Amino acid sequence: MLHISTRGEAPALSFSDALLTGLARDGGLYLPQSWPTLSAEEIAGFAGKPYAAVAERVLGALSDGDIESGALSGMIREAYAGFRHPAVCPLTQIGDNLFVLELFHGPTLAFKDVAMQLLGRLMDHVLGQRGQRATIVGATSGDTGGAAIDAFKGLKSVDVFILYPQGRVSDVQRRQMTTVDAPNVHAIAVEGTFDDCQNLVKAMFNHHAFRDEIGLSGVNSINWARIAAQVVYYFTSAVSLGGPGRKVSFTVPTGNFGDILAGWVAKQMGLPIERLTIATNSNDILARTLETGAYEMRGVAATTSPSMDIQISSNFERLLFEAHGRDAAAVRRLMQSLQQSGRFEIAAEPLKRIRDEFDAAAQSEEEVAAEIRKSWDEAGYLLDPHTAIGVGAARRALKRDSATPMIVLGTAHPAKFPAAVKAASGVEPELPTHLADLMERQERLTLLPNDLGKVEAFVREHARAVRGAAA
Ligand SMILES: Cc1ncc(COP(=O)(O)O)c(C=O)c1O
Ligand SMILES: N[C@@H](CCOP(=O)(O)O)C(=O)O
Repeated sequence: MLHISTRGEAPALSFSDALLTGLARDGGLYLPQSWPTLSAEEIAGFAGKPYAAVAERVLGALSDGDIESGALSGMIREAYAGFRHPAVCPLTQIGDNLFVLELFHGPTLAFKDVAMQLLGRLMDHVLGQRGQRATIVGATSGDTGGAAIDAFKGLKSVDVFILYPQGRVSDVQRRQMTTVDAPNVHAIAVEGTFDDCQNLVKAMFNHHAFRDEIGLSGVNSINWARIAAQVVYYFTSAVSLGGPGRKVSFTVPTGNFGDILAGWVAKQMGLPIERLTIATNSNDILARTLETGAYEMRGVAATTSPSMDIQISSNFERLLFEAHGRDAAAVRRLMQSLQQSGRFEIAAEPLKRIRDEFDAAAQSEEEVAAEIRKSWDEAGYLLDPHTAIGVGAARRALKRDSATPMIVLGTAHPAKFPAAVKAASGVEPELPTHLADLMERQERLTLLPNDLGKVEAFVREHARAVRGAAA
């Protein structure tokens, strides 16, 4: 199966090529030419199976034989063997028909580990087969960076450069990026916001001479393989609540729209999902878009859920492509408008298609703190601020439909955001033992301005140096 770009002007690629390519050469995002489907019987058969077994089947369908099945199974098993919970992504009930899907039992305590632990192995495998190396440049609002650094540290086939917004990530998030002592990883603090970091990464992808010179690749959710790996937990969680015989709904703390898009993909593959609720913090561009049809950028505010402090929600482009009947010219027009004027309007028909499947709700800082307190007081369950946004939005959705089980994606461990959690609940969450000395470890980072030329120069210089050392 080939993968096509949302902007329609880049070559169609196999799964492995899309994995190494990241952003399409026309600036668009890859997705499969058609959606593979699983029968209701097969989905029902996932009940009681280990997470890795479900992943093998779901990712086998999405990669369509492009990675040989023995190798894929081996990488999946290794990727999830190190998770701190035997179920990998367990489900916990915290209220009537209200469940949290805990995605934070991987090494860096965020949902990013679920895809990234596999992505590191997949990339290393494909690069090794081809005798190639790659330079990964990623943008992070806090979690992708740590997860990528953990997954790729020490690999000979890749150099990793992570751009994060200086002063806008939590101390734990920053230290997870800056204290890893491996010559192939580089944490770069950029004087700007996450959107600036993401724009720099996209600009590097769109600078074709630079891209080709350094063998640029990406591990943000612009990379299709990231989304593919995130589809799996929608199946495991829905099946554990009676799916596919019983429909479930999901609420997803959302920023770059990758995680919730993975839920929409699971639905295309045959998983019965009633509603998908987009939960945002006060950076509520997606909630406003669903309400008004106008995607309109405003300044980004720093919140207690820094990983969701985002205005340019990359994966929304994939949904726009689908909502416009896969009309790449329409997507190009919208993206051009966004670039030129910071806004675009979605026409009535595609907007209706989006509203038919998605709801959206924004949570204020006060609501986030109140939700952390409430869940602790009433259920003895400590939420991180991102998951609290999901739970707050889910409680509202349950008022409209209390009969359908609601699964909230628990996207981070509370110990990644101890100050916000303690201020709201009075409880100081503890880091798991493998990170207990994180605050004493030596930091290594580079501070750069929000300047494409300077960032490219740094990457060029250091990617070469590591290549030389490894050669
Ligand atoms: C903890 C946490 N929650 C939610 C999100 C939002 O996820 P997405 O960007 O896939 O919408 C992120 C960042 O991606 C995150 O790190
Ligand atoms: N919230 C993310 C932002 C980048 O998202 P990605 O899913 O596109 O990698 C983060 O924590 O870095």
